[in-house]
Amino acid sequence: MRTLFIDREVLSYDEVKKIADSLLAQTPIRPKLGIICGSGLGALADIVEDRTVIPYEKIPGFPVSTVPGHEGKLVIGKLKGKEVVLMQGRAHCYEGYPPQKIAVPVRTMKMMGVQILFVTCAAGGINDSYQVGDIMIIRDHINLAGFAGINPLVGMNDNRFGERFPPMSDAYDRQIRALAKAEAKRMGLDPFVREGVYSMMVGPNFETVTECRLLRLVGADATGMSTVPEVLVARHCGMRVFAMGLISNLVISEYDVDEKANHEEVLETGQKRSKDLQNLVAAMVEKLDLA
Ligand SMILES: O=P(O)(O)O[C@H]1O[C@H](CO)[C@@H](O)[C@H]1O
Ligand SMILES: Nc1nc2[nH]cnc2c(=O)[nH]1
Repeated sequence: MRTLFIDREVLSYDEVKKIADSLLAQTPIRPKLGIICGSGLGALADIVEDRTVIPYEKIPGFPVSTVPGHEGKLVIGKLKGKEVVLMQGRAHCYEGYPPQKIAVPVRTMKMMGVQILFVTCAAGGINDSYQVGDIMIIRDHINLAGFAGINPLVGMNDNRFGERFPPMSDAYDRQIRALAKAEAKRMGLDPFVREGVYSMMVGPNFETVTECRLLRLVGADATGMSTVPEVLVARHCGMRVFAMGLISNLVISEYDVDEKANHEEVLETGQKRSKDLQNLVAAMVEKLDLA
């Protein structure tokens, strides 16, 4: 039973509300937009102004990031004049956190007033036509971890967070994806902006050759170890979601070759593309209608 129902890790509605209230008490900002920065993508926080920065260790109940490339800070401020809360780094299941723990920051953002969540990640390119440095707008996902019962929505459902059986066929907001494509085109980024399907394995190991081939067969364009739990929680609590993955490396799908996936390459690619990602996110936020 314990493997699926890790109830002690599920913070109650009142507990999450307490975290949200304590964060709001530390800033005059009332964020409507949340942004999660993936591996090596924390520089997105540099474009946030009038900021209050709170390390995750100082937020009781928050999972703390333990991986290089994830600073582990909550940045609350303004981006293009819009009030935002940005997670500079995330926690992953492979760090030993039950998926229910990964729900905490997302639900906290919701209770702070966030309506739209932008999720970013680094991902290995599976699609043959992808190149390192491409930006993949996520159209849909395959929750492979979910096939093994690893899903943040497992456990007793509190209807105040969301419904017991949330649909996921429209997980990635069509209008915001269209905005991303239009802005990318306007900025001349379209040659390396793609739209595709993200698959999540728990990690922390990178895929075997045969696993990569399997992922390609089932329709995945890129693979990673995050994003899906956050998107499930955000959709469960009624947020609109936009997500994009930076293709930080290409998966190894040939046997007996010398190249290997590695986290250093993932972080390097993040650095190289950080300006483009900042510009794209800033342009989107400027146009976003946040009531
Ligand atoms: O998904 P993010 O956190 O961006 O990072 C991706 O990159 C790391 C592996 O290099 C893993 O954490 C994987 O999930
Ligand atoms: N699973 C997985 N996660 C990644 N994150 C960045 N690159 C990769 C990859 O190739 N595979």
